[in-house]
Amino acid sequence: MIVTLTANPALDRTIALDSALVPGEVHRASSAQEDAAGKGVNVARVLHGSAVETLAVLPLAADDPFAALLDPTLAIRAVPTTAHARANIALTDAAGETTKINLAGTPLGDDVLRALVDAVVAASDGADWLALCGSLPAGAPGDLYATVIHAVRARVAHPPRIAVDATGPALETVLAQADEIGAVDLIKPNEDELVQLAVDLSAPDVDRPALHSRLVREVEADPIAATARLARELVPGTVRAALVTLGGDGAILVDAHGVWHAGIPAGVDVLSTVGAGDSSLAGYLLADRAGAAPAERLRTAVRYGSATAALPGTRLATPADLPTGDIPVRALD
Ligand SMILES: O=P(O)(O)OC[C@@]1(O)O[C@H](CO)[C@@H](O)[C@@H]1O
Repeated sequence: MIVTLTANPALDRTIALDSALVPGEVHRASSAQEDAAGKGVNVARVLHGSAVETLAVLPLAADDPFAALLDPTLAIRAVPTTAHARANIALTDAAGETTKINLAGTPLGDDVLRALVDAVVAASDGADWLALCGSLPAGAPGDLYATVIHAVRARVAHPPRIAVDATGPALETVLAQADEIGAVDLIKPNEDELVQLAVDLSAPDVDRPALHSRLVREVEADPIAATARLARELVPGTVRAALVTLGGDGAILVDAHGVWHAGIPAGVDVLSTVGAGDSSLAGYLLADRAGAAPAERLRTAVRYGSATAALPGTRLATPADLPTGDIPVRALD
């Protein structure tokens, strides 16, 4: 069983253009779609589509149109709230570019936040993994995920391994509090998020804008080596493993035993990158649950991420969508 938490779910509205997106111009949409989404919901949707037992925990109002868009066969634990999920916009153009506009989301009351933590604790006992995914709702304490991790590890008899896919304070506090709450088992940043994390965790006397510019230049020059270097600074002391997604450059996996890089399969036409990172995380988790070795976990992550990138809107990969082409994986020094 894999439990996911989506503290800030999103009704994803995707508008497909058959021309290039030009700021300031009028465009005609070639199609539009809506999906009940948000990072943890997406991870659960992919797992469910691959017949892996999963439970998605999220705040959900009874009258929210989001509910009607959810697959009724997806197991969810809905924490009652009056706040509707935000509507996030994605514009996808003919060149395969995705432009995303994410809203902050309606604030949740302290009672709802407490109920979310309790729901995750109740769902987690005996689970293989708990994945804490996405941004926090507006006004929520920045250390909400650290609070969840502490509660799960303190109150659950058989706590699951924990993956975090988040940015900013939600992620930084989890890592900064590793001494008190323990190291998390997996983080899944992309290259920009990993750079930002390195900056956020740097010593107070560091010139942060200068560090940020230098790291961005290093990642642009050699994404694989530079992100491997940054991830190695965190693994295995602060986090046990890092799956870093690199878009067209594939992904790397760093754990206590090594570093691996996977390229992307040939012949994938990118339609919408929305949900590709969530699908990579789901692929990694389902391969891990099946007992796969690190290289195969990484390969499965890239296979799921690439498959989702070839689908429109926030449609997510199922086994039938997976590319069959070779995904080369090599160990890095
Ligand atoms: O604002 P967040 O929570 O960071 O991201 C939300 C979001 O962009 O993540 C998913 C794709 O990963 C989408 O379904 C959703 O709109």
